[in-house]
Amino acid sequence: MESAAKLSSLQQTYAVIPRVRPHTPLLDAINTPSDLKKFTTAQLINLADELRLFLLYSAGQSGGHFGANLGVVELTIALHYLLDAPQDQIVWDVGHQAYAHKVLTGRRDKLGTIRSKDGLTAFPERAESAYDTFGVGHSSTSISAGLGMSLALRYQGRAQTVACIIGDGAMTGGMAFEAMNDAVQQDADLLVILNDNDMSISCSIGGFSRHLAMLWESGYQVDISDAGEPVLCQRPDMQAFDRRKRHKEMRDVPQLEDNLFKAVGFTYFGPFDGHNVPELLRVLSLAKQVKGPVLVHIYTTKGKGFAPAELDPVGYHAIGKLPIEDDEAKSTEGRVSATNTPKIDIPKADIPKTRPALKYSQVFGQFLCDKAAADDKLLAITPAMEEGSGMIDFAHHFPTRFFDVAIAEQHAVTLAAGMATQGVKPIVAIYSTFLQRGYDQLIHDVALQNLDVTFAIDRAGLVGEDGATHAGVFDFAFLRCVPNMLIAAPKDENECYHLLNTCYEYQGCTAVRYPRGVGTGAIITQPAQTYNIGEAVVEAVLGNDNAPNKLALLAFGTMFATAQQAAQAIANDDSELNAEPDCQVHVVNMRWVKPLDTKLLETLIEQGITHIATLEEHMTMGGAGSAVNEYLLNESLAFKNSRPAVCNIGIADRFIAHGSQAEQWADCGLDVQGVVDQLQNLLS
Ligand SMILES: Cc1ncc(C[n+]2csc(CCOP(=O)(O)OP(=O)(O)O)c2C)c(N)n1
Ligand SMILES: CC(=O)[C@@H](O)[C@H](O)COP(=O)(O)O
Ligand SMILES: [Mg+2]
Repeated sequence: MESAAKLSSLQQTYAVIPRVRPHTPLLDAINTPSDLKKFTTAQLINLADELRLFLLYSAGQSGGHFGANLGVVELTIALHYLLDAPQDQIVWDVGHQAYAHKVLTGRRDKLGTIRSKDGLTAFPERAESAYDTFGVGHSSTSISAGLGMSLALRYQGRAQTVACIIGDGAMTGGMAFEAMNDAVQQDADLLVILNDNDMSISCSIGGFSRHLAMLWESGYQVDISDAGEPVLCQRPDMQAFDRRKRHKEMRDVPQLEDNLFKAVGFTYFGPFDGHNVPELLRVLSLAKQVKGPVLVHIYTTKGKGFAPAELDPVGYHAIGKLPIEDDEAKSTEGRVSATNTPKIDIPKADIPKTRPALKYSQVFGQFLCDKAAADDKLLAITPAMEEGSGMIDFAHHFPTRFFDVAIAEQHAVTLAAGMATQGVKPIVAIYSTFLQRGYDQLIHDVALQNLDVTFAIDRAGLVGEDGATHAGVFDFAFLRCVPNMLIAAPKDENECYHLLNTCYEYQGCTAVRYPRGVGTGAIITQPAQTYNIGEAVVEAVLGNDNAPNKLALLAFGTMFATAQQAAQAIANDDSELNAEPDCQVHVVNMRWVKPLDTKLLETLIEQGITHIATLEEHMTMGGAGSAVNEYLLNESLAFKNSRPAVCNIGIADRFIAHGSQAEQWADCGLDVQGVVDQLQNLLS
């Protein structure tokens, strides 16, 4: 079946994932990159097919980033054949495309563990391998890091090659241009390889993408002579890349001389076929000898070698474990489009309290569409995460009100600020971890001017397999110290919808933070009115009234569900979780981090609370618990004499390694047992 699945092409192209580990004799002979140097060019070409098939097989086992890795197989082989890693430094941008790099640098047999607990990390990580020269995960850092390495090597008189591999999407991140500017200023020896696959997750947009399209439309190529000199010539036939879209609004195509990289001072070569091993060897062996900042532009196909991914590079950016079946069907889990985004029915009246749990990004996408239909002031911005943020439907139905700014979080925030000065109500949809990129803009451009911007912060909390680089565990801390900011944290899908509505309607800067993954299955009801700002809710009082210990368990956000279960254990004497007997628990859904419901805190204390515990999926340091502590210590009037014992349950002062979200919660004591244990310590 597998042989029948092969489609004829220059390289082998497959339509299904191999069911069993493919036979890879050349790949199996590589334990370090130096083993590559024994290969002939023909062997390297065959190795590329073996490696690609191995990646297909492995991705079927582990899931993870997919299309990008298939696109850089030949490039990775060429780099490790020509360079002497780890002395020569190879820096991957984002690093989601570094699976082939990991395979060729001694981790072939561990690739199936990638993104699993105690397995390989999703991205290059210095602690994992000497060949991983720089930890990545956030986009657009490679040129800055590579430049730093180059300048430090020059300062020490060490002549090693530094090569940065950056994608066309990552190039839209402003810091890439900051770094290029400095590289020219320093006249640094730096080899930048632009991996242009023209189809990233919604990054093939904007003026930069148009410039790259121009380089294609010009029909020219800047070749490299044997002496390393640029030679402008007609581009050889590269049919495989004919799909490159011509920007319809392009006017007459300027000549290749109008080259952005050349204009800022880089020696530019390209574009070349990034799947042509002999060409890559020829070009890169010459380019790495050229002094000063050099950029080699290659064209590749995202998802190369797997027909469904070549046809849908955005949908196959990341995947779950693929069904390793012989049929051509593929699980559509995780891949949504405007046509198949399931619509959420939102009943007018109360109905049973639960349904299948919904992804929070889906709830956000539904809110966007519902609100936009009712309020024409709503505009929505994403920095290159349309799919992940659940905005496909909104973009489809409200195209003039949807703004994908590419990987440009700083710009996204200040763009919203600019919009807000003109009487519209922008929403910035942004992952918590990526909002860190736009922090100064949030303070300086939004909060300081008290502009009406709503931040829909997705992936807040631990995100699982992407690991520490993508954890959204700092936003309470970095947001609550900013004047004018309101911060809401919903406990489930219904509260998410209602808090988005409340914060959107509020005239000022607000943030609603919610996690990666699904909620509890709570039914979403139509908001008849907005929530009271800052109001918390005592959702349950468990245990008997005359218990000697009275605990207020203050849960923030989706940790409420864990709080409920832990409270049951604590208040219920015969719980199998070895609960603490004789304790009454007030389970509080705090709902807001700023402003805190201090009135409720005072009331609870006056009612005889003896212990207070806060619970949040966030660093304890500076988090919501800190906010409660600050209030109790500095402002509470009820604590003049008795001071209840307080504990803050959250993430201690360390980064949490990748694994499933459940494994991460257990790792840092945020699973039910962990919370019960910490509560028992507090009560003992
Ligand atoms: C600062 C930041 N914003 C957003 C992302 C999410 N992200 C990961 S890969 C990617 C697209 C990268 O496109 P490109 O550099 O062209 O790589 P390709 O996937 O095409 O190989 C994005 C937006 C990120 N990792 N870092
Ligand atoms: C590499 C990168 O930064 C993105 O692909 C990220 O992994 C997406 O995360 P989600 O899967 O949570 O959307
Ligand atoms: Mg790309």
